[in-house]
Amino acid sequence: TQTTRPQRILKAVQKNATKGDPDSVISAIDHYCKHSEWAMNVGDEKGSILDSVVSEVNPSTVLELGTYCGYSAVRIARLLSPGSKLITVEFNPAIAAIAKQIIAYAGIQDKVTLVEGSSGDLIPKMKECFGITSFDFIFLDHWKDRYVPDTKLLEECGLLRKGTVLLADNVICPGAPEYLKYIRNNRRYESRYYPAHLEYTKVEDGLEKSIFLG
Ligand SMILES: C[C@H](C[C@H]1O[C@@H](n2cnc3c(N)ncnc32)[C@H](O)[C@@H]1O)NC(=O)c1cc(-c2ccc(F)cc2)cc(O)c1O
Ligand SMILES: [Mg+2]
Repeated sequence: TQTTRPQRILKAVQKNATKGDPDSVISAIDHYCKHSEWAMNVGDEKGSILDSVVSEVNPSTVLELGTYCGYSAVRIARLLSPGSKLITVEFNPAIAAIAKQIIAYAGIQDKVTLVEGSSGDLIPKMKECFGITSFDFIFLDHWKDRYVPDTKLLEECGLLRKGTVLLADNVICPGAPEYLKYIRNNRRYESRYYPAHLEYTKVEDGLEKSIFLG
């Protein structure tokens, strides 16, 4: 019977990566997606930009929207200081089940809480369920038309603080034009665009980094 793409990515990790070694998990996924089949991980080029922003912020509390197979969750969590936490939200249960296994294989499961459900339902529950007062860093990588409503929801739920950094994937491809319009014309945010390419391709894409000014 036919396997799914996330299942094939997990198999590639189990075959080619070293258990407990996050960098080998990242390399195994990138190699598979470059040479076997494309998949919508943030990838190595944008992933290096993600790494540099995470290292600069050194966040204690991180929210990721749109886990997919856990590639960016592994990238982020491997850079977090002891005691820091990443909460990652994935809507699709079958995909979440794969992501859980990839995160565990990388050995960084103690830093990551994977929550199944939709961002719109879960963001209002972050304070009560996870004891979060505010997030230091947020990675937006879910449905591109949810970037604006979920950013507004994060504001309304008091989950942003002066200096919170938002980093949005795919602002060019598939594109998040409403998000760029919202965040770049909003005096409560200071934004900067990092040009790159769609993962594993030569197609233009990039990341938008925005600092909440309070
Ligand atoms: C949206 C997906 C990523 C995951 O997000 C979960 N999700 C959704 N909405 C919610 C929610 N509201 N709450 C929680 N999770 C949620 C979902 O189930 C996917 O697993 N990402 C993409 O679609 C994506 C697509 C492309 C892409 C680019 C060029 C092409 F020709 C084709 C595809 C590139 C990328 O880099 C992406 O990131
Ligand atoms: Mg993406």
